[in-house]
Amino acid sequence: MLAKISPKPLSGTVPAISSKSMAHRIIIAAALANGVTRVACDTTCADIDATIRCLTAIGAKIDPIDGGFEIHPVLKSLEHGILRALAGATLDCGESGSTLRFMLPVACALGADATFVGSPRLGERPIAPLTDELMAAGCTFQGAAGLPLRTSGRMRAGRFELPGNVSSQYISGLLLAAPLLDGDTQIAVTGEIESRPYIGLTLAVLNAFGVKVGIEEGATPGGLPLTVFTIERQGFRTPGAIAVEGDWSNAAFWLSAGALGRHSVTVRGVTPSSIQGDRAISAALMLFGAKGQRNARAATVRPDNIHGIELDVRDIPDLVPALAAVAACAEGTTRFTGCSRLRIKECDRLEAIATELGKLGANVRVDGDALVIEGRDQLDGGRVNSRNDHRIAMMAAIAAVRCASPVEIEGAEAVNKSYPLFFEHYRLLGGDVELIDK
Ligand SMILES: O=C(O)C1=C[C@@H](OP(=O)(O)O)[C@@H](O)[C@H](O)C1
Ligand SMILES: C=C(OP(=O)(O)O)C(=O)O
Repeated sequence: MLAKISPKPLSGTVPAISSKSMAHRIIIAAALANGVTRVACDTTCADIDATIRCLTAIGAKIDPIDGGFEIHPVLKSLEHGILRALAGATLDCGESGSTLRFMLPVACALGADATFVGSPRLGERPIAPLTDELMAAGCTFQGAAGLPLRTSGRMRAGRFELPGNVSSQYISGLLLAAPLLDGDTQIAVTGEIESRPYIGLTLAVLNAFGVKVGIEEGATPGGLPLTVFTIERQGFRTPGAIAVEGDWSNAAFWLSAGALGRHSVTVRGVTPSSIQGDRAISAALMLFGAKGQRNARAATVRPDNIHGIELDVRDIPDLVPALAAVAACAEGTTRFTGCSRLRIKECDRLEAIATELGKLGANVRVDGDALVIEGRDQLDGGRVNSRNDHRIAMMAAIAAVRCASPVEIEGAEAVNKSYPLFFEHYRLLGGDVELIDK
């Protein structure tokens, strides 16, 4: 699909969609719980659907209800031996890194012999630090590098060791699986943990399902930071009903459009007290010089003179595309440091930001693990390629606000990964988008 956008400032209010990161965790915990859970989740997307599909493949029953889902857990099926009958299940993770990295340890902890499949790009994203640990715990994997990946054997409890700087999703996956194991589990993470707020999300969801996790911070004999999570065998207790929060990671695109345009933009349904790390978008936009306000239910950003900043993005990788569009139009130089993990997302997002924003006339370069952007008052416009990455498509769409001529986005359907309503909401804010099926 080609999206043709005529430059126009966006303004007004848009509703937040449901947080994809929260939804993955809540739906998985509910599927492992001791009873039925009603999950309030207004919107879904390809990635959330992938997690639902995988849980259904191993015996959960997930029924859509008004405003969300009713989840009948896998473990009820287990009691009836259904899981054994499902040996040989296929878990299709689509494009979703979170689904693969969370469901792989969960399936191994349940002892489900399963085949994981997914998109070619998902098969290229690193998984070895996780599979190595699962193999050391008694699981076997068949399949060449990447996907499909066939698991067998049940994972044993014990000590797992992971690096802190590849993907926090490995740690979240092991945390979700650990309560199911026969014994005590320690997850030792060496080095500074990047994307750390996402682990906070996992711990919050575990807590909501009654799972207790001990955390100890220390150092390795070599002086590196060492974080050890300790989890005993325990059940997931359903809270009965639970709501998925509004999504800050995608709200970031609208708030950034507010900073780039001529009028204020409000996202209704995001909470400033959220534990989603990407709520940091508000503070980052203020750092650029934009103005804004937040209340318990909404965030607003209005434009002002924006100038370049220095920002370490290790904990907020998903905000970088939106922030890069802002930096492209901020006076002076912006330097985002700690960008290395952007190379292993839906595409090499670091290179894609530089190349695709560059096609619109922005002055962006990659400098090692940093992204350096010299701002211009106005961009030119032009044709970009989403690289099948939702956040690259959304970045180009909001950059159009400051372009002199139209922006065309090839592969615009990539937004479906996290935000199928994106272009509808773009129009809600007054944007002029034509979508052409190709
Ligand atoms: O746990 C999560 O929900 C996520 C963690 C982050 O990945 P990394 O930990 O690999 O950086 C983030 O980029 C991803 O979109 C979602
Ligand atoms: C990287 C992302 O997701 P995942 O890792 O779950 O594919 C994302 O949503 O930007």
